[in-house]
Amino acid sequence: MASLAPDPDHIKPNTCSNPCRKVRVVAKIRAFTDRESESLNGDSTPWISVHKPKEDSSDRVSISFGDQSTSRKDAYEVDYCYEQNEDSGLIFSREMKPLISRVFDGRNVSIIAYGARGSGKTYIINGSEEKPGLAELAMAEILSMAEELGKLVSISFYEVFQDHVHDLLDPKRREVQVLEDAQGKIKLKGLSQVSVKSTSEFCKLYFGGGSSHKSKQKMALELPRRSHKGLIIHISSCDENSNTKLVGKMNFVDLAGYEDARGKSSDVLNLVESTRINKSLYALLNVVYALNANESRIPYRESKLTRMLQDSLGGTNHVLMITCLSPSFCQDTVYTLSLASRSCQGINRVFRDSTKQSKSSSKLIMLSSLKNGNFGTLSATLKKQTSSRVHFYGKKASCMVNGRKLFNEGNHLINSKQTESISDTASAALSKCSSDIASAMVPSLEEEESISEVSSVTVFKEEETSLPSAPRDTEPTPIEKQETSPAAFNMLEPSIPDKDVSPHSEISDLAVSLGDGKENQNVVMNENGSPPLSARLQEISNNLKSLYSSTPLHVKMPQKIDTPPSSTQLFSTNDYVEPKTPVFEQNSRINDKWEIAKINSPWETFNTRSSRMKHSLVQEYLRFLNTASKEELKELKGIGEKRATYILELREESPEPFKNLDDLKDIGLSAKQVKGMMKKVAGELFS
Ligand SMILES: Nc1ncnc2c1ncn2[C@@H]1O[C@H](COP(=O)(O)OP(=O)(O)OP(=O)(O)O)[C@@H](O)[C@H]1O
Repeated sequence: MASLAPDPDHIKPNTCSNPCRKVRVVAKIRAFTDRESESLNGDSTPWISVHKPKEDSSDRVSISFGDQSTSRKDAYEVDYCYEQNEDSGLIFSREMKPLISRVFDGRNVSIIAYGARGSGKTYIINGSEEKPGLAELAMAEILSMAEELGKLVSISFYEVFQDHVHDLLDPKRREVQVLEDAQGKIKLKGLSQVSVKSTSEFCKLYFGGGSSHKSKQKMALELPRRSHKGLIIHISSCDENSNTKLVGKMNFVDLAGYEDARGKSSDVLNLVESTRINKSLYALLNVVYALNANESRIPYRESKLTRMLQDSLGGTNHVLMITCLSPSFCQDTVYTLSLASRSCQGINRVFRDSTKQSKSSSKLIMLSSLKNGNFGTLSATLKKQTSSRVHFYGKKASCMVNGRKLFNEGNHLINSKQTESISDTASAALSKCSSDIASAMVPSLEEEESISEVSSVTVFKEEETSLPSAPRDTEPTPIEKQETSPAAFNMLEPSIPDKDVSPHSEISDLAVSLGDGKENQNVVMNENGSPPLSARLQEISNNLKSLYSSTPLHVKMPQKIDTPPSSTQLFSTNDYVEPKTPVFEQNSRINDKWEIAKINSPWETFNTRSSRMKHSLVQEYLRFLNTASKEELKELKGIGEKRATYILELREESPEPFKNLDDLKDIGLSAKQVKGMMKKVAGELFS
């Protein structure tokens, strides 16, 4: 089969400037779109300057923004940079062709397109009608080699949307389960794998109906949502008995675009979506950083995507990260390049250079934006950027030196800042809900911020804390336990000692917290500034008391906000207590659930309320486990140091690990224990 790539005989393959590094990081400046070219009006002054070392030098390429005369020390370094006139064919020949033979040798190869929104990630992988993208070029080459070597080729295509994986080759887009077997091998349960024999067959499957550019657009239109998309090309061998065995695979990952949505959008959903996406991008960059720094622990468990790619990223596998850059002024492009550059540097170097870069990038952006007339938005951006960096280097220097979670702080900053904006919008929405209960239950901003701050610090300390029975990144762990068959996969059963978990001890502890509140007089705020647990519980207790004592018609129902759960938890339905309608009420013809209280007997009314209260308390308990800091968790009797550490680990995997009482099994607590405890707490309220 003929290769679609330009004749590469004269093209020298690029090699990594530092062979110890596992992930090669290159940049690609996108060509101008027709619209951009028109709006340039003949002004061809480039916004991005690329400083390439002399040929045959192992030096890296440096990229700067704004004024071309800017000195090289102000630039961001990457392994190489492909400029606007250098197309996918060249990138394929120089970067990917040498890697394809490795797949046939049993290695896994991953090509990851990363960058700001609209920076050309999809284009580089999918191409256009005139120019095939990297995926099509690679497929042609792989099919040709497979034919020669008698191997089989098949593909899978998936999407990671809000931490859920969906099979894009399945018309029903069924969800895929990410599992890990007892040997630590990742299994993508439910992901189709379709055999491919020609590039036209591939294009039909991948672009959904044909190989034309139109159909590529169509696929994009079908899935307008922002998500990570992954193509896997599997190469297998077949023995005499027709048993197939995987030889190697090539992953293409078209990441969702990075966007700092603060100030750009007041749409809460958009902010929440951006936060989620950025969080998963930081998770991936943390993995890239840890791989390049040769760290012993790679934080694969930070996101679903890194978990899925786990078996293709480390070891002797090859990873090429293409950082796509927008050719015209884009603050997000500067930021994504700065992260990419940092992810491929050594620990000490990151620390030193990044400090410089924080100043220089501000200077450069200033120059550039003056030139582009973007002065209005710039000062705010710069202020944010500068304060972020100051915060980062001031507070987290030790973490940087440890070389762990390079981008966690960025994540935290984005989260907390976004939380701020989300909270503003949310408070506007919530102001409509004048319910006493809602306002009592929505945590204050300071509290949310302090919680996120503490969690990030705790994460840094994770290595120091040991929980022998809890799973680590290097140990086999089931990822989605609900789908895990105990025979096939290890169930996660932490052997946490039960000595201090008796329901009685928990009851008494909570009862004290909810009791007369005397101990609160002696308790000052936690060091992170959040109110102590007992204060929080006391507040809940007071609100529940007032709920109980008020006549039903005095309590306004909180307006339900139809928002997906966010990583910030602000819009979790657990954030306010919505009294639930008991089953018998649902069958009733009376629509107003509060009316029921007026017509039932006092005993029925009492029963209805008490079940609501129990439910509210349970929900609050779960919310507490999902959001509290380690110190706060430890305050709950029955949790202790080990359980608190383990709960934080679970929260790293999923932002809200405790959705119902059954989830408490993961930490060795039974639903019965917690229900009993809450019943006792409710009893204490009226004793
Ligand atoms: N090399 C190129 N030549 C011409 N047009 C290009 C090129 N690269 C990208 N484009 C155009 O730029 C626009 C943005 O590109 P693309 O959709 O690939 O960005 P993206 O980074 O995938 O965006 P998102 O983050 O929203 O997914 C598209 O209209 C695309 O056709």
